[in-house]
Amino acid sequence: MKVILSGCNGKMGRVLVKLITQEKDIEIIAGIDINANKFKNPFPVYKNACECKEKADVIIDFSHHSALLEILKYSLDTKTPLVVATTGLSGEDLKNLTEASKQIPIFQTGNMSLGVNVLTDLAKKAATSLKDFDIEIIEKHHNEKVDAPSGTAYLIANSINEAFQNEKEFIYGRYGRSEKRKNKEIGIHAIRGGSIVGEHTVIFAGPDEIIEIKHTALSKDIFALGAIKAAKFLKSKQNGFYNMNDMLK
Ligand SMILES: NC(=O)C1=CN([C@@H]2O[C@H](COP(=O)(O)OP(=O)(O)OC[C@H]3O[C@@H](n4cnc5c(N)ncnc54)[C@H](OP(=O)(O)O)[C@@H]3O)[C@@H](O)[C@H]2O)C=CC1
Ligand SMILES: O=C(O)C1=N[C@H](C(=O)O)C[C@H](O)C1
Repeated sequence: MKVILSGCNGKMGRVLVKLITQEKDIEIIAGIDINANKFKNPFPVYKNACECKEKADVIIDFSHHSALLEILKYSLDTKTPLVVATTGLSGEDLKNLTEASKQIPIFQTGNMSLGVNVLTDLAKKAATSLKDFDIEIIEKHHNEKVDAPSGTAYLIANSINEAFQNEKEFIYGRYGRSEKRKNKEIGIHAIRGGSIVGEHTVIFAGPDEIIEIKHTALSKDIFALGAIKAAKFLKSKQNGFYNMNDMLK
């Protein structure tokens, strides 16, 4: 399987280059990165998707949300399936991806790990039984992460909100002196520091009892391996918008 890797010179990009080199049935034929010359790669690297001359079976994107439209245009023009792992996507970005998925297969998730997707299911299940509990999500990441809250925090919050017919309101951080917490809120809090790979905790706080569900990523390899699996899954799929639930079914 031939892959174009967008964000190939970033932190996740380097992990993917390392892991794909160890696999037999997959190769990177081109990269896209605004920092095209940062590393010596055994494949050509372009600054923009529009400069890319190669044609691959799948594109994997771990770059920056501002690069999405160009990558999507390249995918549509060349009819190449697209795996989007980049976070910080806007509502408009997600609309564009959904629309484009009528013409090409698209896979998008804020977290490529198995564990977080199990946590997301558990949290939704817990929410259906703990309707009156207060729900807060805390996410922790390294100090180089540009978007907050994390894509995973949104993934978890949206999944919990489905259990409430999307009636919950997301509150980001808390500050002030005169407002009590309302039950219709889901609090989302971002911590940034050091080299934390990724930690997500969902707290269900009720009268006199608390449940916490937590996932800790110990290495970026879990995200890269998930993305490779998603690329293999997507290669032979019909047009459509896929996520981890489709792959893990
Ligand atoms: N879904 C998942 O499971 C996971 C998702 N992620 C997400 O993947 C993305 C990348 O993460 P990470 O590797 O840590 O970030 P990095 O910043 O280390 O890497 C991103 C790379 O893309 C480059 N880049 C920035 N803007 C553009 C652009 N417009 N066009 C092309 N390349 C660009 C960056 O260059 P420069 O350094 O100059 O900005 C950098 O080389 C983030 O959105 C992150 O949240 C990360 C881990 C798991
Ligand atoms: O930027 C990261 O590092 C990560 N980003 C993803 C997110 O925003 O949730 C996934 C993972 O937690 C690592």
